[in-house]
Amino acid sequence: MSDTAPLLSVRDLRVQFNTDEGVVRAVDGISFDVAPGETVCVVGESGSGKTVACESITKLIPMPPGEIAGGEVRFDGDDLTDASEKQLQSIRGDRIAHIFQDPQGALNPVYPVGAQIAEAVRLHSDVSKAAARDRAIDLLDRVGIPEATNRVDDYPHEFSGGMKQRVVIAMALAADPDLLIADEPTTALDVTIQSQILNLLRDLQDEFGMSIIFVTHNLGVVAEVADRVVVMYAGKVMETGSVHDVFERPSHPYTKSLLECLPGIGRSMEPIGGSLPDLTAPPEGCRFHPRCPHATADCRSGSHPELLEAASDHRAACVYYGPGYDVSAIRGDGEAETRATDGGRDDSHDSHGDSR
Ligand SMILES: Nc1ncnc2c1ncn2[C@@H]1O[C@H](COP(=O)(O)OP(=O)(O)OP(=O)(O)O)[C@@H](O)[C@H]1O
Ligand code: NI
Repeated sequence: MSDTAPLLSVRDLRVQFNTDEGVVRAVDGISFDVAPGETVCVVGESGSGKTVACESITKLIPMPPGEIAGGEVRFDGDDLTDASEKQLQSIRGDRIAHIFQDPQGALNPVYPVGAQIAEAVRLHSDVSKAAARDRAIDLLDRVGIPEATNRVDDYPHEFSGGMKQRVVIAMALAADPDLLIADEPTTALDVTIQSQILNLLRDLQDEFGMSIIFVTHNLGVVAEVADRVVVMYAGKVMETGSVHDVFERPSHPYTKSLLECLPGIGRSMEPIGGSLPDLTAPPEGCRFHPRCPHATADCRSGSHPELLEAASDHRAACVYYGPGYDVSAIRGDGEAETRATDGGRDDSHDSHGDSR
């Protein structure tokens, strides 16, 4: 990981929804960092809390029923959980941009797209209307809208789904944000367009130098865009590490199962057996234990495991990385995997040396 201070630092964030059915603990004590210029992918099955986590950063979740029940969201040093709505509005328009799955909601149907982008430009910087319009054309061109000069006065409905999502990206970039939060921005699009949009985001990141949080449940997309990965399950972070390490050596049984569901990489294409726990009454111990083939008595009681070091800069919330466990039991296939930094616990094997 880089030595620079993180741009975003989420610490023990807890977000709940107070509903008639009970308290839904959608995000239950998660921590992760995003470094400047880095792309962090948040992955996990549907309902694992990815969207709630991301929308809580700038408090976009509906409150009530939502409530930030604890923790910190430090952005460039300030704790956003303490920020006023006015401060948050200015941060959302200026420094943290969100892109959602459905581009429709981000665009106002009654205004031409260029006018909407120009308005976003003017919110961010003190420029003339004419200069803002020129910038809008430039941004439309940058995101790959052909003949941007002729399309600037078109209305959202005149664009196809993929082109509309590009317009939304142009709008998000209008403020030259430090952090772009993209929540499944391509799942509604066909595969070719998805991959064009992903390439576009990568190019734009090189050019604009922003950090990106990318939410997806598609591990193929993760492999394509991520620097680092945060794997979520039932409101918890199960594993985090570089995209290389997580794909090469998935360390949590949950991540392993997710990867085995991925066509072409895993052996089986079966979905993970069982279903997500009821978040109003999650299981004791590890949240994943009812679905985990390796669960022991320790996994079934007490609190959810802490994130433990599986290798250097690679952590997993699994008791097998604690004292008294043989980690090869969850690696499978007799792989002689070990923790690179392990200082000679009795369950460790000879290090085969990290190839990186
Ligand atoms: N407004 C709400 N009221 C009650 N529960 C909610 C609300 N919004 C989200 N939740 C619950 O929070 C949990 C996490 O939802 P979230 O949308 O973050 O999942 P996700 O990981 O983004 O899933 P997906 O991949 O389907 O987008 C779910 O159990 C969901 O039902
Ligand atoms: Ni979601």
